[in-house]
Amino acid sequence: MNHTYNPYDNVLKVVSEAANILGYTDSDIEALKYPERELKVAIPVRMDDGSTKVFEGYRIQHSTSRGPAKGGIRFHPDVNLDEVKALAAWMTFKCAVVNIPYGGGKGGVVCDPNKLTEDEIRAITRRFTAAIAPLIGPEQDIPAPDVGTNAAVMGWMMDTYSMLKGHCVHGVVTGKPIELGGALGRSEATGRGVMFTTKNVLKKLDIDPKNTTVAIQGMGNVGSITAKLLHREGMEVVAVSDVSGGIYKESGLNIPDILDYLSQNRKNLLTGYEEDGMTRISNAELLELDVKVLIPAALENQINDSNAERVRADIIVEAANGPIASEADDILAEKGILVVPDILANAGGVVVSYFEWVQNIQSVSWTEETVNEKLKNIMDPAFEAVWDIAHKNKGTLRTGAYLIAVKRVVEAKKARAIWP
Ligand SMILES: NC(=O)C1=CN([C@@H]2O[C@H](COP(=O)(O)OP(=O)(O)OC[C@H]3O[C@@H](n4cnc5c(N)ncnc54)[C@H](OP(=O)(O)O)[C@@H]3O)[C@@H](O)[C@H]2O)C=CC1
Ligand SMILES: O=C(O)CCC(=O)C(=O)O
Repeated sequence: MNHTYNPYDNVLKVVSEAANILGYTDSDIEALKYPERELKVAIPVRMDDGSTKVFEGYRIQHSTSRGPAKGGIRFHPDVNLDEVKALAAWMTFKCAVVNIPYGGGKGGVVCDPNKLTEDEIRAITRRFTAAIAPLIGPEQDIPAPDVGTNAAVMGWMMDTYSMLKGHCVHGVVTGKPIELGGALGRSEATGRGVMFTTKNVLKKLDIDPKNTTVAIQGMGNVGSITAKLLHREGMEVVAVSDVSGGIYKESGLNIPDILDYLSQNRKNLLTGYEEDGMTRISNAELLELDVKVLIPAALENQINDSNAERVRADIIVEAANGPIASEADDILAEKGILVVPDILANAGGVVVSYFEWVQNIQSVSWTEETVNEKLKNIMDPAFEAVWDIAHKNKGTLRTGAYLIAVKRVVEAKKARAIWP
């Protein structure tokens, strides 16, 4: 691992590069370097053993120029200020690249949900929601699930916020349980968007998806749905992993079996899974497998200057946020590896969150088919636009995505005359 990694610096670097190409001055993009609001909170919780623990939490709004801040809540031991700032900024550019009317925000609590009971997670969620309540709301900042959180956590957030307001506020969070106004299709949306994106890039390169080999790091919400849908499309998912390590089978893993196992053994992780012909590998080994498509779907900074030279995939689709550190981008480009950037590849989640919010505001509910079709109708043209601009500029797809996104954000700021 590179020890100087700062994800927020990574965001600023790519934004500056795009702004230069677009001909913006330093003044045009100065405001983008500073999150609009940063809130740090302390969350005291009575643990199941009777002791009191105080957890640290954050909610950061990077930008509200194009609409309310939007972005998930992460529960993970490594959550820190620079990470949440970066995740919030990535949301700003993600919402811009798919052109939905949001800015970017993100939140997190430093905790390890794998080591907490459900009661403890609920207590953290309620206290955290109360602490960030002054910032959030359907018109100003709308949280959603991210690493370590899920629909249940969103349900508790919605309930806590509604208690404070004295009435039911469905639109304060997205990714909720369906019974509370959650959108059909939201739980699968990020993985579905990754699937659309993977198919789009294979089509551009004239590669038949059938039997295309894929390795996926992370088997949480995003990784597991991606694995399910790519397997269904006929691709050969040869390796998957979670925090406990990975498994590999040259002829392709039995993905339905693995998903079935994980749904029943969440806490045992992949370490307990067995299949004929599979071998155990580390997360580091998974990233270096000789596959057509590599899909990091866990955390940031997985591919950096310490391992980029050894990556052998032809294509990397960034399902996670920030899995490739910026210094590795250049190494991968020199090796001819095509990278589909996070702000495009994993935008399916926030797009369907937007659909959920729209439905909540209008008190209507769309079918899952409608949601999936509308998602495709946003993801496919966004991919085309990024592909075209990247090729016109003879740059990477990441630069292409930021050319579109930075322009939309800066022009919104200019139109509002945000600079007095
Ligand atoms: N949820 C969403 O809608 C969206 C998520 N994303 C991004 O996708 C990524 C995954 O999020 P999501 O699937 O929601 O999160 P989950 O918490 O559901 O899953 C995370 C997965 O990563 C694994 N993991 C955690 N730490 C490591 C590690 N050090 N090495 C390898 N694997 C690890 C976890 O393992 P274990 O289960 O064993 O803990 C789990 O399988 C994140 O970058 C997130 O920001 C992006 C867009 C939307
Ligand atoms: O659904 C959302 O609002 C945001 C999901 C998210 O956190 C992300 O895209 O990284």
